[in-house]
Formats: sequence, structure tokens, C-alpha cells
Amino acid sequence: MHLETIHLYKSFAVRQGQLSVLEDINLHVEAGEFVCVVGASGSGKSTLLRLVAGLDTPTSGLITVDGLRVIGPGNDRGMVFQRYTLYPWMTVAENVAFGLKLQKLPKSERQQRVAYYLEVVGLTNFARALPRELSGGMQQRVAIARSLACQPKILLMDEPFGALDVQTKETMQEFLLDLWRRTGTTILMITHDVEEAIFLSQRIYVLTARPGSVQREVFINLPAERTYTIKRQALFQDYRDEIMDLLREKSALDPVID
Ligand SMILES: Nc1ncnc2c1ncn2[C@@H]1O[C@H](COP(=O)(O)OP(=O)(O)OP(=O)(O)O)[C@@H](O)[C@H]1O
Repeated sequence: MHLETIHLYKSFAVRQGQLSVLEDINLHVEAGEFVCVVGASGSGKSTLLRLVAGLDTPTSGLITVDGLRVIGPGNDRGMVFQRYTLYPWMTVAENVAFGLKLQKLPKSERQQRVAYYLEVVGLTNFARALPRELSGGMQQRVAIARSLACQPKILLMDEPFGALDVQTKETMQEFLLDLWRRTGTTILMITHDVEEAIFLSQRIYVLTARPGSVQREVFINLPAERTYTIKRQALFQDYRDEIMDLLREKSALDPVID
């Protein structure tokens, strides 16, 4: 698996003309990596992920997965959004099976995969529950299982824990890190939460304020086995200060005018 964006630009037509949102984004994600993109609000993070997902098209530039140009959504890329996107009238198991049905997988294989991925996210006992019977964190675990069940080459996550309370968020971060280690899934995640990015990833792309461009690539040299206590370590704090300073510096220089 090799994902790459090459000289990626995106602008939107607005009343006043063209709004440039992303400028010359060059990034890559390799098999098994956990990479985060952080940036201030409005720096174009969601736009970037939507382009990679194929939900929108770049103004110019190129996105490739294993050398093939992205021209739309595909099973090679799974997406997890901030808001719960489960179908409320379907059980947990039916939600996880949804994409597999679309792929026309035989029933026996569907059942096997649903059972396996519910186990992976620790929700086997909730297979028959409806989404409204689950907490926010559990619903996000179902959404993750639903994406993983399609066995994408890469999981794209758009602020997946942004709507959760602080405690649930911490639990989910530990859960996701553990899942990543156990399954070897490749993950590209966007977040505005700098600590979350450092805690989870191996590499971070820091965007400038709008129009977003890559300001710096930060390699996170923390042990792969991380628990929450790592946040108290000096190295963690150094990364946090470095990235926070970058974000502050740029937003002071380039105020976002709406
Ligand atoms: N379809 C669209 N038409 C016009 N402008 C858009 C469109 N989509 C996004 N934008 C603008 O692009 C800019 C970047 O939006 P985007 O949602 O990608 O930022 P973000 O970094 O994800 O922000 P946040 O962290 O607040 O979610 C914003 O100014 C937004 O108003």
C-alpha cells in the first residue's frame, strides 16, 4: 500500500471569487503506518480527506493509491466520519454487513466477517442491538468495524472522536492504537487535537492556516506501546510545544478572513 498526493490544490467557487483551501499538498502514507494531519480550524483538513476518499475532486494535482489515480470512492479506502453515520433502523451486525452486501459477498462470508470485526472492536455481545442502545464511543467502534469489514487498504478517519466527551475520547484513542497494532491497518487521520495526533501516530503533517499547505512533517519517536501516561513524558511535551508553536505562528501571520 502506498498512498500519495502530488501537488494537490483545491479551491471552491464562492460569491467573492475563488477560495483557495489547499495549496500544493504533497504527502504519502505507507503500508501499516498511522499518519495524522493536524491544522487549525478551516485549514482544509476535511477537504483533504474528502479528496483522498474520492468524495470530491482536486482543482489540480493527483492522488494515487498503489500508483493508480483516485477518481472516486472505492473499496480500497474506508472512511470513518466524526458524526455517527450508522443506519438507526439496522442492528449493529446489519450495519457492519452493509458494505459487504453492496459488494455482493456470499452470505456465509458476510457473517464470518461481521463476527470477526465485531470481535475486533469488542462488540460481539451487541450484534443485535440498535445503534441508539449504544454509547457514542460504542457507535464509533461499530463505524470502525463497518469500514474494516470491507478490508480497505487504508482507513481514512475524519476527527473520529471529535464528538465524544473527554474520558470516552481517551478510551477510544487507546482502543484505536491497540486495534492498529493488532491488525496492522494503515491509517490516515485528521484532527485538530495535537495531543491526540502525537499519542496515536508515527508521523504528523502540520498544515498552515488556510490555504492549507504542509508546513512541517514531524516524526514521532515514541515507543509503539503507548498508554496515557506517556503524555506526561518530556519528549511528548516537546512534540506538543513544537507543533503548537507552528500552529500559533502561522495563524498569527495569516489571519483567516471570513
Ligand atoms: N463546498 C465548499 N464550498 C465552499 N467552501 C468550502 C466548501 N467546503 C469547504 N469550504 C471552505 O474550505 C475551508 C476549509 O474547510 P475544511 O472543512 O476542509 O476545514 P477543516 O480544517 O476541516 O476545518 P475544521 O477543523 O473546522 O473542521 C473553509 O473555509 C470552508 O468554509
